[in-house]
Amino acid sequence: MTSEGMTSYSNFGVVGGGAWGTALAQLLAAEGAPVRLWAREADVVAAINAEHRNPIFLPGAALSPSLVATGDLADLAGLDALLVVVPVPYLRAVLAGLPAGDAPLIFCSKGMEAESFAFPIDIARAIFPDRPLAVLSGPTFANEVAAGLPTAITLAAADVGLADALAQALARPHFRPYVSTDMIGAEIGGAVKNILAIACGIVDGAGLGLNARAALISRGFAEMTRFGLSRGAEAETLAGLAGLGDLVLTCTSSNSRNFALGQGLGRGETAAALMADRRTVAEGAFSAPVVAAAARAGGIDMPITDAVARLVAGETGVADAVQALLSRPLRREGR
Ligand SMILES: NC(=O)c1ccc[n+]([C@@H]2O[C@H](COP(=O)([O-])OP(=O)(O)OC[C@H]3O[C@@H](n4cnc5c(N)ncnc54)[C@H](O)[C@@H]3O)[C@@H](O)[C@H]2O)c1
Ligand SMILES: O=P(O)(O)OC[C@H](O)CO
Repeated sequence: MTSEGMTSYSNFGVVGGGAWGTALAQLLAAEGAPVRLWAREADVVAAINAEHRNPIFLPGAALSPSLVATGDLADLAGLDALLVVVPVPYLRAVLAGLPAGDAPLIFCSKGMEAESFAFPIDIARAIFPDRPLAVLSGPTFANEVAAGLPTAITLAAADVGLADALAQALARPHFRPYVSTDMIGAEIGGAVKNILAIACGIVDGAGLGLNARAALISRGFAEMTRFGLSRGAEAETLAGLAGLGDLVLTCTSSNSRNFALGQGLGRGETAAALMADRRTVAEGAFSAPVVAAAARAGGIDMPITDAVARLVAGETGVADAVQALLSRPLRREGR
């Protein structure tokens, strides 16, 4: 406890050694604090411990020697809090292997699980009904956070005291969490922006121009808002860092894997070819069919998301998808 009575968290673990898990671990370990990171790949564990680098997922970043990697989830027992940074399709299996405990779990992945239509928090609640949960999401390219560039992010937990304490523990001079109690809003913002980043990449790759991209960002945000509000998200969260902020970041930069995947699709390459043999994720490709199906089931109109899902599945081509979007009946802007 701090002098103000707030619980303090100092010993962090990170579940997942991809780009974002490694960057968050480095953020926390930069000043020499001990951080333990679980990575699935033996070559990632070996490189972090021997060379203080993660050449597979975060090349170029020098890591602190106080960041120690392990391939055994049991080594995360007894820590104060765990940041969970596993792509959503693999999340349930990894969570099932976590050691028991009551340390808060902070979810940093951006997606929705196939078939269950579950977000990370829903998956976690089913496995750990009594564990404190939080969501960390926003416009955050991993390489920039690892390099210490200024970044702001949403930290949401149902218990505002927990959110405040975690924000305090994670904040650094260049890393600024904004507190919220709207976990579902933060999760929906991150999951839907990945899909819209693919759409904007497609527009870029197909040479459809900047007007079209601005239209997609704006109408995509309307889709995110409709879907979010239908699931209990707050409009303020969707208009904040985890929603609009991240949408703007990833819809305007080929540093985004989702945008880059879209660029390839826009140039006429297939999703299968673009995703073959890659070790990194473009989560929007996983989530697009899931969010599209969830929206259909809930009667929510998400034509851009639906088009991305069909393009990724190879069910339509870029020209036909654009034509279908442009030929929709005219409507009032607020709908
Ligand atoms: N990279 C970023 O800048 C960034 C920023 C914010 C959020 N995110 C989100 O963080 C999550 C992780 O992305 P990333 O960029 O760290 O990953 P990454 O693309 O760098 O690496 C892929 C990750 O997937 C894991 N993986 C692959 N197959 C797996 C399996 N069968 N079981 C378990 N894990 C498996 C790998 O171990 C690796 O950690 C995603 O939801 C992403 O949207 C990423
Ligand atoms: O590279 P992307 O498209 O997965 O985006 C990374 C982060 O989500 C940006 O906030």
